[in-house]
Amino acid sequence: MHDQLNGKTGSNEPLPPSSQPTQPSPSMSPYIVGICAMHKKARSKPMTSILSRLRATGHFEIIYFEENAILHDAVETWPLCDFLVAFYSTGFPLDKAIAYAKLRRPYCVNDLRLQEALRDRRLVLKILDANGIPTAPRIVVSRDHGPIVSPELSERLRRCYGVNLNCNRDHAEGRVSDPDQHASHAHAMQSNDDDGNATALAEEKNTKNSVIHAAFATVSDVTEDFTQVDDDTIQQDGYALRKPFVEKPVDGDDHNVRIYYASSQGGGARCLFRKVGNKSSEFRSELSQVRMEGSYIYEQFMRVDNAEDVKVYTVGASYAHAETRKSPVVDGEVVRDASGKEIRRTTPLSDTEKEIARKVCRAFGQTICGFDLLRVGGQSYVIDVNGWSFVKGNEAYYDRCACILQNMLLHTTRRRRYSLSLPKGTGLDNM
Ligand SMILES: O=P(O)(O)O[C@H]1[C@@H](OP(=O)(O)O)[C@H](OP(=O)(O)O)[C@@H](OP(=O)(O)OP(=O)(O)O)[C@H](OP(=O)(O)O)[C@H]1OP(=O)(O)O
Ligand SMILES: Nc1ncnc2c1ncn2[C@@H]1O[C@H](COP(=O)(O)OP(=O)(O)OP(=O)(O)O)[C@@H](O)[C@H]1O
Repeated sequence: MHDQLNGKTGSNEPLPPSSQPTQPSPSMSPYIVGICAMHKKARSKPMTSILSRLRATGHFEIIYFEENAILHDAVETWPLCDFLVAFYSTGFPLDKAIAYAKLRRPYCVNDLRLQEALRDRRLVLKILDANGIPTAPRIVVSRDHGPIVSPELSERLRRCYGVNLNCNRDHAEGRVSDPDQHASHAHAMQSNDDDGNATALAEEKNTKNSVIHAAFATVSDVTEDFTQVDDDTIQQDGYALRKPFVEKPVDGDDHNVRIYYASSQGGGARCLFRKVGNKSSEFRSELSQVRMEGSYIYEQFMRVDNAEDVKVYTVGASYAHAETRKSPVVDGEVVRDASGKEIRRTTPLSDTEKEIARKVCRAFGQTICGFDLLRVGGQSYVIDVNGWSFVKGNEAYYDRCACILQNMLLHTTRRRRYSLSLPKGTGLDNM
């Protein structure tokens, strides 16, 4: 293990100019890359494919944190590493991973604290807004007093993005709920956060309301007067949204999304869910009333080009692979190839979309980051940010991803050594 490398995250590190792999130096002992994720993700085919390429460079040794230890053992007993690949998926104890990173200060490939934000679609949308990333017009209906976040994340969102979550403190839980009615605009810059990470921070511009993308869009987190006015219209705080619209649970882990159709379209709703075999949604003609329990985001239904989603996968801020797939809204039939893989086609990103990918990667501090775009008549909108996710079944992507990661990590070690030798107060020692 290399003791000069710690306490950093890869999210803001620019890639070195060359995308060619750095040549191994036989004299160096390998850096230890710790994989701290649920077994299913840590041992997935894409992860295994990419890590075996990293290992083959001779620069890195890979160690897996066993799921049992992740779930049940104290973080003090977890293995040591130079670089930490840690990310939330269902059942993963994110708080423990954050505590481990604070204790051992490895270089975090994906920012851990901001992964808290990924779990609530309201926070995701606020961060997108704060970074000027286009989203669908929406109404937010909160019946839970807003997102629950740690004080550290709350402070970071305030400092980075001007998102104020500080008012309604829930003392019983020691957590913070969000009464903020508006998003602010911000520009990314770099600094250190309370968890000791260098990450995407923001320069608050104090431009309240400046990034609401439609006249009726609002980000209200304490819902007072939400009503379904008639079969086709919902309303809140004087803003109305007409069907077709999309109803999404605020919980990012809840994939029970509904699309409600207007009476003029025949009404009813299409219910989406995590794929079950070859099914991703089903139409229910009897649904016209929106759900009145729980908290939801209502988005304008976008009529997307070719009825396709665009799935984007970043590897650092300078590279993203994108694929189109049939939207689950079309008919809910998953189209698969002979090997059972959902059929997708690689699609080039426009310059604007590349800029969106760069901003998403940086804003959420997630080097490896999957997110979804909708293309509508020449405009692209981000509808979902998933965090750690790899392209599946694409050897060329695995090569590229491993190559970029290798260069990024090695580059980081060089920068870190250099910055450690700088006198304090130059400003560069915080990078
Ligand atoms: O991002 P990831 O790689 O962690 O995977 C996500 C999701 O990717 P997304 O978020 O980009 O949509 C996958 O959908 P796809 O990208 O393959 O279409 C989905 O696979 P799936 O439904 O089984 O799909 P099929 O393999 O049947 O085609 C997978 O479900 P699990 O199989 O239960 O792991 C999800 O994991 P989680 O969020 O932990 O439930
Ligand atoms: N505003 C919108 N307009 C049109 N279609 C939408 C909109 N928002 C979402 N969809 C459709 O609904 C699907 C599910 O939405 P979303 O990605 O937000 O949910 P999710 O459950 O988080 O999905 P994922 O499986 O990517 O995690 C999208 O893939 C897209 O086809």
